[in-house]
Order: sequence, then structure tokens, then C-alpha cells
Amino acid sequence: MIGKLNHVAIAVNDLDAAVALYRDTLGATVSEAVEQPDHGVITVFVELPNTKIELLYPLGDNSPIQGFLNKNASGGIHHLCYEVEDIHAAKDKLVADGMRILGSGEPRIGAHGKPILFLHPKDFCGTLVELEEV
Ligand SMILES: CC[C@@H](C(=O)O)C(=O)SCCNC(=O)CCNC(=O)[C@H](O)C(C)(C)COP(=O)(O)OP(=O)(O)OC[C@H]1O[C@@H](n2cnc3c(N)ncnc32)[C@H](O)[C@@H]1OP(=O)(O)O
Ligand SMILES: [Co+2]
Repeated sequence: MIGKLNHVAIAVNDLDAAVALYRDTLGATVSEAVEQPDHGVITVFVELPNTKIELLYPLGDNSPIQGFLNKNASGGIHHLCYEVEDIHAAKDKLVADGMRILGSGEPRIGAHGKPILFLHPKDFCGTLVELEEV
């Protein structure tokens, strides 16, 4: 079902410092910061030859990453995003297999303008998983 690794997301407490680290210290190509009000985060994408790093910073009072940052003061790997061809077919199979879809349970539009959904970390080896239809 899953295809390529679309991105690895890292939650950060200092977005400017994280951008400087990837752009200036590691020499990567880094996007502008984009507010994602529907998701309660600000995103910066770091382009790598084989995948992307998504730097996440909280936006608003109810950011879904705030609890994670409260527990991880230095930030840390927040989720992995795998590509799927048909997100509704993927969702139906996962639900049939007893996996929990987070939020409303229905796909939403993500940072790349494509449908995404999130799977509960307790169902996936302690790792929050995002699926993105490509
Ligand atoms: C920009 C759009 C999009 C894209 O296109 O790329 C994005 O990436 S948006 C990114 C931000 N959005 C989300 O993360 C949405 C899905 N996340 C959630 O719904 C919540 O963050 C959560 C996963 C349900 C966690 O909610 P929270 O309130 O912080 O914690 P809980 O207490 O409910 O956590 C239960 C349990 O799970 C552990 N946990 C929490 N977050 C993670 C994580 N990122 N990775 C691994 N484990 C995680 C948490 O520690 C709790 O465990 P216990 O302490 O053992 O109970
Ligand atoms: Co993501």
C-alpha cells in the first residue's frame, strides 16, 4: 500500500534556528515558512535528493504539536509521511484492520495541496504516521 517516504517531520521550538541549521550549516535548499492555519502549524520544507524534511512550529493556541514540544524541549522527530496512490482505499483497509485514523477520520488537504490523514502512533510502533495521496 505505502510507496515513497514523502517527508520526515521535525517539531522545533525555534524555527529560525532550525532553518539556519539546515540552510547554512548543512547547505540544504529550504523553503519559505508557510502558515497552515487549518493544521495549527507553520511549515518549512527542506529539499533533499530523495525526500523532504518538514520543520514544524506551532501556530495558534491549539496546535497539535504543542503537547509533543512540551514533552520534548529540544524538539524531535514528530512524524513520517508515506505516499499512497488512493487515500480512501488506504483508509478503508486500515480501518478494517483496526487502525485508528486521527481527527474526523476523513482525509484533509495538506501542505502540498493533496489529501492527507494521520494514524495513531500507538498503532504504529510509537510513530505518528501521515499518509499523503500523490
Ligand atoms: C501541514 C499539514 C501536514 C502536512 O501536509 O505535512 C502536517 O504535517 S500537520 C502536522 C501536525 N498535525 C498533526 O500532528 C495531526 C495529528 N496529530 C494529532 O492528532 C495529535 O498530535 C496526536 C498524535 C493525537 C497527539 O496528541 P497530544 O494531545 O499531543 O498527545 P496525547 O496525549 O493525546 O498522546 C497520546 C500518546 O501518543 C504519544 N504521542 C503524541 N504525539 C506523538 C508523536 N508525534 N509521535 C509519537 N508518539 C506521540 C504521546 O506521548 C502519548 O503517549 P503516552 O504518554 O504513552 O500516553
Ligand atoms: Co507532515
